[in-house]
Amino acid sequence: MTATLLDGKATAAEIKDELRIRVKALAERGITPGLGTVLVGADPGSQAYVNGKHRDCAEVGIASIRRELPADATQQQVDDVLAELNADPACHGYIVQLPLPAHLDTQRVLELIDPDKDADGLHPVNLGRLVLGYDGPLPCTPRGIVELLRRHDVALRGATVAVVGRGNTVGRPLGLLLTRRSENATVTLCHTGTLDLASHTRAADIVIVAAGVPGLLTADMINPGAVVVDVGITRVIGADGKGRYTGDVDPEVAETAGALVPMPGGVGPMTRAMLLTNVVERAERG
Ligand SMILES: Nc1nc2c(c(=O)[nH]1)N[C@@H](CN(C=O)c1ccc(C(=O)N[C@@H](CCC(=O)O)C(=O)O)cc1)CN2
Repeated sequence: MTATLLDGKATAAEIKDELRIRVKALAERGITPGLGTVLVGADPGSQAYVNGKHRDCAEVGIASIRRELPADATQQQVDDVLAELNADPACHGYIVQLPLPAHLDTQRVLELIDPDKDADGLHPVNLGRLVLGYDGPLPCTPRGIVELLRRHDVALRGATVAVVGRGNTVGRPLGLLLTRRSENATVTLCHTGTLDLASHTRAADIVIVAAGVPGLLTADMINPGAVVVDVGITRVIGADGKGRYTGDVDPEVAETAGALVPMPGGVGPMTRAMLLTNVVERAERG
């Protein structure tokens, strides 16, 4: 391996240390930040992610508010839980774990979250604020990627960035974030309709892959020395019959890239750290 690994786990640990200090300062003002989670169903992956979020809360001193509904919960039951969290003064921000069971209306659910309590930054009002360059909670994965690159001195100003994937949680908001005046990167947003994907990734200083296609980015598709960020996390069943997670970046990319944000240990821990950050910021605003 020639690429320098940009360690999201270690950086997330640093951020949690910083948050612990901010949470103590809030305690002196009589404020305990509270994060709510809404989990519908018993998908083991989603359960593990929600458990992780509450472990993180305990580590930094954020209060946890858990709401769990069965997989066959009605839309009305979900709506009622959101109304309850919107009205709860102890809950500074909350998330609805995605994906939701297919019978529920995800767009409606995201729109029912009070935009001021939207810890994931996925409410249309907050995505609109991002489009317009106004302040608001930022989506956790894009924010985590920018923060990880910043803390490792990867220059964004003037850099050309190929983002692969146009989803609403990562690719699309990431393109908006990177092109803000404060970041000033030049972004090409690639997607399944892009012709000759490799011509775009080869031309980029930084390649960020959030397509959900295991091994999509291969070593011949990058400029030697490029910075590569693997956002993919797909559960696959190995030859041994056991499930494991795999990223969008082929392992051989590490021989050609200058720096690599790996999966695991890269974007995932940063996503979790940014969720905590969004809640603490909301509590600090009062
Ligand atoms: N409401 C939301 N739902 C979902 C989001 C989200 O940001 N908000 N993102 C994903 C799941 N997710 C957080 O919810 C998440 C996924 C993975 C990781 C992570 O740390 N992964 C590890 C590797 C996997 C593992 O070992 O378990 C890593 O990258 O090192 C954190 C959060 C979909 N749903």
